[in-house]
Amino acid sequence: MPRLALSPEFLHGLDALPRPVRREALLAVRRFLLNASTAPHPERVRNCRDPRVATLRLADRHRGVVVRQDDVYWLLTVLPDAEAWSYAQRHRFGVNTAVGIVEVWDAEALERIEPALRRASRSGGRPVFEDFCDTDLLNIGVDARLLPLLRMMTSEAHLAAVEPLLPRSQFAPLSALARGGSLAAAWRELDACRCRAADEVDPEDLLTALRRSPDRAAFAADAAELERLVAQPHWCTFLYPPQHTYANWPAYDEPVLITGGAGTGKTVIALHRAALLARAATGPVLLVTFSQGLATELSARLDTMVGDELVRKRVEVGNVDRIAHRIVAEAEGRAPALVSSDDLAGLWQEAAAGRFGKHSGRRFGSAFLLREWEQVILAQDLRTLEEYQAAARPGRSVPLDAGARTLVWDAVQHVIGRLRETGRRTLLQLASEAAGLLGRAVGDLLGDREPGREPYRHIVVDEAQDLHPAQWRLLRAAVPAAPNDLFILGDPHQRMFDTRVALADVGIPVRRFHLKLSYRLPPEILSWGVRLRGGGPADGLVAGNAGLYGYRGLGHGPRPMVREYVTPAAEIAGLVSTVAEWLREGVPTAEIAVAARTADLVRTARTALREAGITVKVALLHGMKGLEFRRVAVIGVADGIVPAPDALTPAAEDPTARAHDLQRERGLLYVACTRAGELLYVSYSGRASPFLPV
Ligand SMILES: Nc1ncnc2c1ncn2[C@@H]1O[C@H](COP(=O)(O)OP(=O)(O)OP(=O)(O)O)[C@@H](O)[C@H]1O
Repeated sequence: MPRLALSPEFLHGLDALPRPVRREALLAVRRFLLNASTAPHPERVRNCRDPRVATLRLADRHRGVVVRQDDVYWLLTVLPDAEAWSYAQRHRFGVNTAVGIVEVWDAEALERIEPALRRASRSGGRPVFEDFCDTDLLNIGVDARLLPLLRMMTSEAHLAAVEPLLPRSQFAPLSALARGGSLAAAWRELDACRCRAADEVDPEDLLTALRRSPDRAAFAADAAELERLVAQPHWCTFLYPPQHTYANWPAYDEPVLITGGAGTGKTVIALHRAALLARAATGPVLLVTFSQGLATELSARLDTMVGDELVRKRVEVGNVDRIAHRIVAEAEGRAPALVSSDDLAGLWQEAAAGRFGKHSGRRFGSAFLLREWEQVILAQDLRTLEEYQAAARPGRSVPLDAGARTLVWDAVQHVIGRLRETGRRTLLQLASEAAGLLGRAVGDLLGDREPGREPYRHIVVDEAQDLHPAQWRLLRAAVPAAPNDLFILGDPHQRMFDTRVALADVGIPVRRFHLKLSYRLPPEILSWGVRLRGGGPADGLVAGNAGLYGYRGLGHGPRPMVREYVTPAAEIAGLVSTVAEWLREGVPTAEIAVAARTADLVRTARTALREAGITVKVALLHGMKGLEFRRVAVIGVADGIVPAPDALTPAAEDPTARAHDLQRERGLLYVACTRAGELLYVSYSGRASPFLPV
């Protein structure tokens, strides 16, 4: 049985130590793990609230705090001597009686606020938990010692005041009740705090509770495991309960879709699921996302997480375009040539200007024709005019009669023909062809029932909201329909492209789960972002997507700084002095990013920062997707820049398309703003963008 379990706080504490102290502490932990003769001894602490607590002298004037049961030690933190003793005395360590997970709480701080609460309760008001008897509260795992304090509370604010002092498994169900929720709602909150169900809970059995709490304790069986735990980023080891549940579920009988707002840990789940499937060695795994930049990032993170080379090799990480390209190249024996976006735009203009773009004296613009091709014809894989005539056109508000459809069809055929003449294709055409190639297995022709050419056994998709139906069809064709085939993560509110798709329509009926807690965003940035995005439902992926209701952040931070400047030059000067100040405050360069809607603004900001000797990341709003930084400055959030006028379809041409364009522009700004885990700065000169919350 492993002798030592580490808590994430211990690893945080270790990282915060000066290097020589850290090294010494780590060696001491190693000696303790190996039970070496020179290992530190557990020393009792006087006046502790829990007799199982002890300290280990880990380095000069630094101690670890451990809770012990039999021969197993849970290492909770490492601190300077006096702070370690105080920590050991102040805290209480227990097991939640309802769900059997470990809990740590600052009992002394709770005792200190008791007199103030008592005074507040004397001034009247309806007790918050009046409708619930003690047994009700105990049944949802509330610690009996908390009851007197809870009975004094007469407003939700009283409970909010003790949030930082309570374990989440105590606070979350109580908070549901305080908001007027039922006991069932409180149970749901509690359920979300555990990684796995407990059969029977023994509150004295700390070891079993530790095993049930993989987000709170990681066991190190030997020195190599200890090294790995210490070296890896914490998301590699400690998964929050919903992450743990979804990533480690043994088998999903049908495709799974997990949605969740910015920072709810979707990418971390994707990485863990891919690693789990690879360890199971049931067949090749594809971890796929929509851009090459994000794929490279995912690949690097998987390298960090999976030490075993054999396991790592079972996961291919890529983006859908590249995979489509490769499949077509393999089938045709050479790399397909792609048309540039400028050349493609020229072809659509040609079509719009010619007879094809005209109907009853009305002209269809090139943008209209392109959208019709991508969002109706390619999206539904329509192969003939008859199919197109009969097709629904969801999301397209300009009605087309049969004559108009014939003209649009001719225009599309004209462009396809011109592309064919020059041997070029678009990426979406490649996706469509690749899906066809995979589906057209040799076996099918022979009436063979065996799957034909699916190259993967499992596919994990991150940032799913931006994939086009043709890309989904490719992914569907690339994996046989079987348990654990498709595991999909996305956030329709972060969509950056106009690719509305109902997964069921592309042969992927899904079982859906939803994440609500953001581990990146403090509530101040999150609630501002939600107002910016508009909290309503976002369509895409599945019907009836929830709005952002219930989406919450952890901890607290400063409110976003919104700065108005008189001129663009003053705005850039303001940016430079803000970023310089962040650097002076000690924020590392790599933890700062600047984003803007236009390439011009990006260039101007980059040059001004460089002239001030500052080299932080400066990117377009599009380029911020999937990334995160401690501090983010989004500049040029002015009327006339955001939304970008060129990116909006004129309302007279297609009002629905315009509404979609506006949503997409909003989404872009929302994505950039939600990359900031600590501080968000937003600036504009002139009039503010209409998207900015007032
Ligand atoms: N188990 C974990 N332990 C530590 N940190 C975590 C864990 N899970 C997520 N995080 C952190 O929370 C943040 C958000 O995680 P992640 O990038 O997976 O979220 P996301 O839902 O994919 O975000 P987005 O949709 O905004 O790209 C990151 O800083 C990540 O490191």
